[in-house]
Amino acid sequence: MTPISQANSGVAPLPVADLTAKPRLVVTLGDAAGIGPEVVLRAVNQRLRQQAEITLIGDRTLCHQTYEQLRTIASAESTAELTDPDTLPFIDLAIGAEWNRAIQTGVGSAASGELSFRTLQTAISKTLAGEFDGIVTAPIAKSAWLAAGHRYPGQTELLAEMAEVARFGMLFVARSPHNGWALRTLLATTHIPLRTVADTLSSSLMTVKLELLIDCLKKDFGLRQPRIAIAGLNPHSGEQGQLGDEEKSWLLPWLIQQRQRFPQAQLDGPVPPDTLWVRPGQAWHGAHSAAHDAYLALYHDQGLIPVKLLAFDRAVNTTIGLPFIRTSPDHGTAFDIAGQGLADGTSMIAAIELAIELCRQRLANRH
Ligand SMILES: NC(=O)C1=CN([C@@H]2O[C@H](COP(=O)(O)OP(=O)(O)OC[C@H]3O[C@@H](n4cnc5c(N)ncnc54)[C@H](O)[C@@H]3O)[C@@H](O)[C@H]2O)C=CC1
Ligand SMILES: NCC(=O)COP(=O)(O)O
Repeated sequence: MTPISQANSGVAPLPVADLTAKPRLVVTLGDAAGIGPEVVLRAVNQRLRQQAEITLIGDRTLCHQTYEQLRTIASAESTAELTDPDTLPFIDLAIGAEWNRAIQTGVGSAASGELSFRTLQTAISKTLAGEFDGIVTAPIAKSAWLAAGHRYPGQTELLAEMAEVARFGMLFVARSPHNGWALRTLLATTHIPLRTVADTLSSSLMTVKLELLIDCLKKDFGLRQPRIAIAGLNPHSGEQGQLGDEEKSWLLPWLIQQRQRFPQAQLDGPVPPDTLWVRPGQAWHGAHSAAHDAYLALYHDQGLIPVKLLAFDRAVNTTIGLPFIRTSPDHGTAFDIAGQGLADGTSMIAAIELAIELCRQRLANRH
């Protein structure tokens, strides 16, 4: 139907977006030697396929082998969860019998790294070309990528590089099964050695991360007046310089400046890093009015230990700042349990659910 404002204007009508259209998601199988294929086959159930057009990408032969193997060993209840990959659209990146023979369940290798690298590369290219609205990635092993000659700290950096984005962030989102409260944790620094953290952190890096976070909370989660808690670096946030001076010398002055730049946001901190997680811990199980909308952690384990303690089975890693949606479960390749039918697909289900929610939100924002 022609929109009223354009009726008889003589101008070709703009296409009217179908806000009920299903998001088009491409789901990578990750490292074929790990639990990626298993959690994907557990996650892509009928319920999610009713909400999104889901396409798998990876080596089809290996995926089939995993499916058949799991059917023979898993319990009847666990087998019922598995989706036959033949029932889904599949982009087959067959890398050949020789490579496939080199991929051993439970062992990351150059061959498994090359396959998972090519898988993500192709998923990104196709998404940038407009074939998909978002990518959900199963876990890869960074060491397997390196063994295959691909030097990246993780999938995030390949996504950012191919999307030609310099400002991006690693945000973890976990919804409490008890009350629906969302724990959102952005990491200021990610995959770097602990000893380099203090020198890598700077007010300009923090400004980039805070801007990304505030923008994402508004656009993706509809939070226009977000309450954000920012972690300190040192024990007791430095105890006024006695236990480390980063808070006193630049973090607190930076925060005061940011409060002026973002008067609509409540920016608390630098919160002593141990007590920062008390309120989210309480909010996860009970009342959450005192908790913040998001937490800005300064380094990987400062943010991810609490996330994984509370929500290892359901937290989702999402890359913010990209021109498309990318989500991933919070767990890794779990080589120790690969091929045994023991992998829990809940975090992968949460990753697909969040991708659907974020795609819908982006579509709604555009119109
Ligand atoms: N998004 C990604 O691509 C991620 C990749 N990794 C990579 O994964 C590799 C292994 O990392 P780890 O630190 O060992 O962490 P991990 O998450 O793979 O495993 C930690 C422990 O949790 C268990 N576990 C993990 N996922 C599970 C699931 N879905 N169901 C049941 N048990 C599960 C494992 O058996 C293991 O005991 C590394 O190379 C790491 O870099 C780690 C996290 C995320
Ligand atoms: N600890 C998070 C993680 O390893 C995920 O990294 P990425 O592969 O999503 O960059």
